[in-house]
Amino acid sequence: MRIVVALGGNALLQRGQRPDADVQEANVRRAVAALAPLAAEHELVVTHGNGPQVGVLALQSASDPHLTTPYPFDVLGAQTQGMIGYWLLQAMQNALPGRHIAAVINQTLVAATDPAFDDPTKFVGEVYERAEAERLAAERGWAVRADGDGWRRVVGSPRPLRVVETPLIRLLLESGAVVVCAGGGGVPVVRNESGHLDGVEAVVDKDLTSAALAEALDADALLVLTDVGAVMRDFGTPDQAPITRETPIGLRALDLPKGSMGPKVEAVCRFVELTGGIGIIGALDDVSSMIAGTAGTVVTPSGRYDGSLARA
Ligand SMILES: Nc1ncnc2c1ncn2[C@@H]1O[C@H](COP(=O)(O)OP(=O)(O)O)[C@@H](O)[C@H]1O
Ligand SMILES: NC(=O)OP(=O)(O)O
Repeated sequence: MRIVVALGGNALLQRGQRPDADVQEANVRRAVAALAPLAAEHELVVTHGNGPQVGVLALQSASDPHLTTPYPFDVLGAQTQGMIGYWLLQAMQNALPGRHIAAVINQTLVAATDPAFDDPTKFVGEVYERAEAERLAAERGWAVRADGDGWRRVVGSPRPLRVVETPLIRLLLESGAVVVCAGGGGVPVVRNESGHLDGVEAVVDKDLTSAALAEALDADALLVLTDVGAVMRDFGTPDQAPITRETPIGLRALDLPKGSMGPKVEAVCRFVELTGGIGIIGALDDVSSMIAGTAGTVVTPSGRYDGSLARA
């Protein structure tokens, strides 16, 4: 089977953890230990988030006295693909000796006219108290929004249309390699009037890019891994309960936050609707049980799943 796995930002850096390399490398090793059994059995594409990391690099760039202009977010996104891609590449090579692993720097085509450029929603960087976030916003020209209990910087997040390097990723997969790509949703690019690609200031949602990629690669399943065991009904209330099986229509009926569970559900529903494949949302440590159908929220066209990954 061909599986696309989207690793949540929480898998790389949990809230409150310092963003040092050693902390993230340890998290990556834990994530890879969970993914290695999948890679042994299936064709595997691993995508990953970059929200916390791209925010750290943006702060560094903004305070570098040698730069006339801080690096734009497309460049910073590519930097995070290199850094996180390197960590994943090395951890996978160590966990899967003899298997080819490729980490692809890649671009994601977006529309220059996407209204999301003017309505920033993608959280980047660390979490601040409200007053501190508002001070930074005034001082640095940031947009900031509430993210759970805290406040964070937000940047524009246009809808991913297509991963530019999809044919290369397909070739690598067909050659037997595990492919790490679409980091940070892919570096956002637009096609200019001459037909050339140009980077744009934005951070794409990696779950939505993962869905577009999974569809384009004819994947059988899209797994979205995060820090909760399932999508919950009545989340955050005493009545909260995990949803174990659902149809896209059923899941879309929930009212979910835009910056966290919303895009994951949208990504999985879209993949299932467009391909008839299987989408699962759950916790990193439950990967094998999610595929077996004993953990996570499994989304299929019929809302049924027998644990075989084969389409009904
Ligand atoms: N209905 C829901 N069910 C489960 N989790 C939810 C729900 N609504 C919001 N969440 C939040 O979504 C978070 C996962 O999204 P996010 O923090 O963006 O993950 P990641 O960084 O792993 O991509 C969970 O930790 C949880 O706090
Ligand atoms: N680019 C992106 O979606 O990153 P996170 O998953 O870290 O938010």
